[in-house]
Amino acid sequence: NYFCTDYFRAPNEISFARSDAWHDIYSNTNRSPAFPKSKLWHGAPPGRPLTILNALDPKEHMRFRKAMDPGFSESAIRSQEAILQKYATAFISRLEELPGVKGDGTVVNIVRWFGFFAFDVIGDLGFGESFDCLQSSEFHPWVSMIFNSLRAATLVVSLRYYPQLLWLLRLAIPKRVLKMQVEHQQMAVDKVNRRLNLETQRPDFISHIKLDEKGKQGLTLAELYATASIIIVAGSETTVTVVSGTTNHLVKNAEKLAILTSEVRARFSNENEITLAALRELPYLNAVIQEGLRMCNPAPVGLPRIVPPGGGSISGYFLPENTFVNVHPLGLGLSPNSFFDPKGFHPERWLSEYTKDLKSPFFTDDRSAVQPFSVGPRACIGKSLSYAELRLILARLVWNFDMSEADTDAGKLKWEDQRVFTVVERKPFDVILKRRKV
Ligand code: HEM
Repeated sequence: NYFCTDYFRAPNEISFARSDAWHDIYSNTNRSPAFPKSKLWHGAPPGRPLTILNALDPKEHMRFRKAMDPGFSESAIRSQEAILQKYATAFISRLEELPGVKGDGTVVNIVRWFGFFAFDVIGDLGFGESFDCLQSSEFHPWVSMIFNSLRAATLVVSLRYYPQLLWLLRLAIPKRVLKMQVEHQQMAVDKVNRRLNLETQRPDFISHIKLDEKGKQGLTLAELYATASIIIVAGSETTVTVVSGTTNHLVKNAEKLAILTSEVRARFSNENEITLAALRELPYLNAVIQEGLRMCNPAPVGLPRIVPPGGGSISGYFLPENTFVNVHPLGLGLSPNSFFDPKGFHPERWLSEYTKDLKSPFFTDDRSAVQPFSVGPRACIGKSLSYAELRLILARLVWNFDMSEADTDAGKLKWEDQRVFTVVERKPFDVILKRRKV
């Protein structure tokens, strides 16, 4: 049974559905350092600069983290609040302009709009200029190509399992795609250069990054160009999936949506009061987000690592070197061994009145099983920003609009039915939005 075992395996690959496996695999512990990334999954393509994702050597990786961490700290995110609020305001204003939204309500593919918001934010924080998605109600061509390149990367890795078939790659990737890749790399270079030429101290990611052409204390320019593109991909795909999936569960659980809506509307007397600091203190909003992260992990099948020379132990199992291992976040997050009614959307399981109540069905839930940002030295750098975005966009949405299930094909989407190519292949998802009457 998929959800009842501790692990599932292929000949030299094993996925764990146990919460102790998180730290055994991904953290530096007294017993052993975090298991490394493998060349097969994460090796840098020949001739390309290192990035935070493909710096396999822990020392090189640490150099990236040291250079980048300050731009992603809690205090950096606080200083970026005006930028987040600006795009949240644009998001609400554009939705308000939709025909019918101020009357009986209108059907909206909300995934698309969350995408516009997240890409504009990350463009601005990453490059100093948004992608103008909200303004144009269109995805920038670069953004449209992101999922395709992630899918292509997943397929390329699959082919690397069969080195004798690698020649297929040359045939499988059309010239058009290769040309597009070059154009997009060039676009990132141009955008970073424009940002570096701005005489400004704006509080974005780039202003914190130290440049060092020797690649000792900071990043080289080539590494910065390549890393800026990574941030755009890692920072947008993920957040859009979580906020869209959470909304999917909310509209299908109208009573939970009603509690969230009441909490937000009761806490504030006008929209300007909805600040990041205030949102941190809303229990139900934060519980909704935790439950969304449990059920809608953007990389639900996990992050591969390799057992180091000499072998290593995970959850009490000793494994030989070169075994591919990972935690399977969805397998673990939806396991009845870890959660009461694991397929049900219950924000309550994160509220202290339930977690501390011996009689609550959620008392025995293993909340440490949910590690959507991973753990250890390579845990997500964008965790604080993600929480800020998720809280802000959900709160401002329910503050302004009454939301309900749409009776369209896209409105019936079951979030868990979507395919995964490392990340979830998001389908359109319709909701009905109606401007709140005050
Ligand atoms: C809900 C949203 C997000 C989730 C669930 C998420 C999840 C993750 C996970 C699980 C990892 C570890 C990857 C691995 O070990 O292979 C990771 C790494 C990373 N994430 Fe996120 N992420 C989110 C949002 C963001 C945002 C907003 C940014 C940037 C603006 C970001 C940037 C990164 C980067 C640069 C890494 C690589 C870190 C390293 O290797 O040291 N992520 N993320």
